[in-house]
Amino acid sequence: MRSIQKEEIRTRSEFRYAHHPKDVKGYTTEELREHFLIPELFVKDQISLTYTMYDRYIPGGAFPVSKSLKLEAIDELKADNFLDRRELGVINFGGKGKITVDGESYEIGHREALYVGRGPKDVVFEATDEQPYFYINSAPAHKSYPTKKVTKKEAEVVELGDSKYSNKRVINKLLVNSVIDTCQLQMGMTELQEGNIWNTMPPHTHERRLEVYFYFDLAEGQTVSHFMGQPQETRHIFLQNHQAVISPQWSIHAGAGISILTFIWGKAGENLDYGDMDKVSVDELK
Ligand SMILES: O=C[C@H](O)[C@@H](O)CC(=O)C(=O)O
Ligand SMILES: [Zn+2]
Repeated sequence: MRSIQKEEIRTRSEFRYAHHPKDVKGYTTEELREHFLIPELFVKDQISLTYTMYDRYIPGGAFPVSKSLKLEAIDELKADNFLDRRELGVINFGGKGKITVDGESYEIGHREALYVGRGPKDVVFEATDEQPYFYINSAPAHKSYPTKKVTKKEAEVVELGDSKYSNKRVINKLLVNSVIDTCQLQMGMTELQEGNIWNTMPPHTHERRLEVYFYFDLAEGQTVSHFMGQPQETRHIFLQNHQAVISPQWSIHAGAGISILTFIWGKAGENLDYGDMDKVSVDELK
């Protein structure tokens, strides 16, 4: 694993390989965390990115506090501009902020999203008098679709689960193909309802795409146990507030939070069908 630190352009990036499930079987807790956990995405006045070999997906965070931050092309891209061959999704889980795309500014408030298609050369993140937390995901794109802001009102909202099973939650599909055009990116936000602890349970896999979960809204000092692995060979990773975890195509991705939580999911791959999942019945889990 290597890490490139570019102080002058305020963009940090880290590279992650993809894995064979047979190898992951032998990983220690420390190795699981080293390969799949993304511990720090919000560093003051920096953009922090992780380039993964899973569908060349890039999860990250832009955290402009006292400076505006330009999305720079990282070395892994071998491109002049970050979006020359990529699309970008942003969900702000902090206060109101501003994103300027080739001179056009978008005010992005709490729990609002912005899609930026392939092509724009300049994407700049800024704070307003409030402090935004811009969670970002990017995937390769073959075509340029229009940049568009999406609020929770415009999202496709689905209620899932039941308090009886401690898994009652609201899925806000923000950047999905029923709401906007994208090449392969899909992003949204799932809010656990008071008293409910399980997300994405019953779980699923989707060999057609990777997924990354980013957990927030956890109470101070609390944790979520994120379950991963093939359904018959599961492992868990404890995450803290504002941490992300990479879910390989062959892996379930589910969590049990000790406090109420919200998470942002982002995925990309073979098709744009949100519902293309291989569901796993809970009594089959090992
Ligand atoms: O592929 C879809 C994603 O894993 C999530 O949208 C599932 C989710 O938010 C949930 O069940 O709580
Ligand atoms: Zn999923």
